[in-house]
Amino acid sequence: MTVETYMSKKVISINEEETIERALDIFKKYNFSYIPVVDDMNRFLGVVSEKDVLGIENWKANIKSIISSDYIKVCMETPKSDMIKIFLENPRFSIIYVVDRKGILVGLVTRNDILKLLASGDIFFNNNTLFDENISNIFNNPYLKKLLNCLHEGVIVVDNNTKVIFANRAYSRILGVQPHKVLNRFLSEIEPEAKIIQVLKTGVPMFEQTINIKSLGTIIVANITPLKMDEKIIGAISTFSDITEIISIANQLEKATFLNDFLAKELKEDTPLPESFKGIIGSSKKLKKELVIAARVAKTDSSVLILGESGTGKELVAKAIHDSSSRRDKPFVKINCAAVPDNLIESELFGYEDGAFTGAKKGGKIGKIEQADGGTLFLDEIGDMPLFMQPKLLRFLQEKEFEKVGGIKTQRVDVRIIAATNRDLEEMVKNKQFREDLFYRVNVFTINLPPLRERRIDIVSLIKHYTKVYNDKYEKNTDFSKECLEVFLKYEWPGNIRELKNVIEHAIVMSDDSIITLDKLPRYFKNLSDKQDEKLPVPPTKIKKLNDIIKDVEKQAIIKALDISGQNKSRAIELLGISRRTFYKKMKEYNIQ
Ligand SMILES: Nc1ncnc2c1ncn2[C@@H]1O[C@H](COP(=O)(O)OP(=O)(O)OP(=O)(O)O)[C@@H](O)[C@H]1O
Repeated sequence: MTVETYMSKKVISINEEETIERALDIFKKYNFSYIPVVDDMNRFLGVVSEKDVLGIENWKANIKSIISSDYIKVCMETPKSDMIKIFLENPRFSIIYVVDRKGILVGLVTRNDILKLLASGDIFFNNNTLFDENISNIFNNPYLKKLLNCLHEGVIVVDNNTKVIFANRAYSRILGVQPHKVLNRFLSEIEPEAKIIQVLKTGVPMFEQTINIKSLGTIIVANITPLKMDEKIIGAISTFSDITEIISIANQLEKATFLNDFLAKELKEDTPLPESFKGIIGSSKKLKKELVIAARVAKTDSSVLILGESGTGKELVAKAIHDSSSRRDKPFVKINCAAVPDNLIESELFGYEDGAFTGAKKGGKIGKIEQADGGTLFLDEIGDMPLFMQPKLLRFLQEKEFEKVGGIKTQRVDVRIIAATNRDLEEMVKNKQFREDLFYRVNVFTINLPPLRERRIDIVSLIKHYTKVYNDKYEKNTDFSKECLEVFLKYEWPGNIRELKNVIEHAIVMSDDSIITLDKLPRYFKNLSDKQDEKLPVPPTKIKKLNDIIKDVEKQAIIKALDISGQNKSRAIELLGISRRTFYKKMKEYNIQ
């Protein structure tokens, strides 16, 4: 049998005359890692990789200039067994390009196709040198083992006496059993009900078998195929995937879709909001729509993800959801994932046992998760959760169970999760900075808080609200001049409501008159030329240790940046050109409130 039967024709190739810009479009659209390049007769010339393309500065350049010769190509007539051998011997390639006798590109074969091919059984008994008639010898082949161990799917092979002659790494990952515990043992003894035994007996393959392994709480879907030699069954192979997570996500999605539809029907502009939402000011349609959803979701126990730029009210909405839920009498606990240093985040979340690490408090510590038992845990800035913590958090979200750092006892808690971020989580998932499974787990329900510049109508009510709040607080009776209101309405408010609130407080504190004029507003409200006198503070002339001088300057620079940005941290971070994590670290170090 030749390669042709196993070939996918879904190839998008580009001509050697095309530009790099076009290759980039294809990469973006189809998520490929390589694109074949052909000449004007469709003859295969080579491939370009996304990496090659990204490294090029001149995007208008010709694709011809970066064709790589680092690829594998076979002919349509190549026997399937040879192709398998090529894959086995070149583990870094995931694709083989297939051409016809004239060199014309006709399709491709992927590494995944190989698994299907192996599972089909007949391949082992072609007339070739790679495989042996003895089934044990076949699976002793180091290349074959390597390939099967690379697979995400679990693989187990038995001979006709049900003796296990091979189990790959994914087998033990999915089922939690080390291969050496099953190798050379008879399945008829250790698992007499196994479907693979039925396949051995009947010789009839079983496809897409869903098997619930209750003892592990794992659901797998398996394809089981008999391995035959001259019509005689000499063994069977089962390949399977863990679909527990997929099923649970599908269930959640179904629930969320149902809920979404339900909410969409209920969604009316005049829907009254619960009491706990009254502190959220704004009457724009954009905000109201999100608040109505939030109020409805509050009644359920679903996880909620609140998205929005810094200062748009994510925490305020999270608290309102908690306060109108059945958990309102239990704690609302917040953790800011960006503000906690990486090495402390696990113990902050899960707590630690006595003596868990040097410097640990005597008697141990209760983590945020335990503090929130019965109530709500607000995971602020979840996009900044370090990658190493993400699987641990995921496990907790799935099982509602955790162990303290340094502890062995598994604890169970009943906590509702509300997460928030101003980062683009979907993009982070694509860039492998945020785990996809965790993303789906927290993103059961999304509330999108619009920035203030997209709902300018709310600026007026917010000014009114906070003018009253700060007039009461500072026992004043001031109001903003028409000019002030005009600039407020024109301004982009990058720091959103937090910035607006700070500007109002600042102006009210600074003003002794009944009307607040433009000069009482922060400088950035005036034109840019005014900004030129903004200079970073100069270090004092008295001789201090260099380190102390640097610290002074850093502290002053942070205070200044916060001042210029109207206490908007994201903007201050941007101005300072440092990472969010460094910013929070320094704020803590210099005790800046
Ligand atoms: N709609 C609103 N009405 C009244 N006050 C609001 C509103 N939205 C936000 N605020 C106020 O603005 C400030 C910032 O809000 P909050 O901390 O909830 O924002 P956030 O989106 O969580 O910010 P960050 O992403 O920086 O943590 C708070 O003092 C909050 O009370």
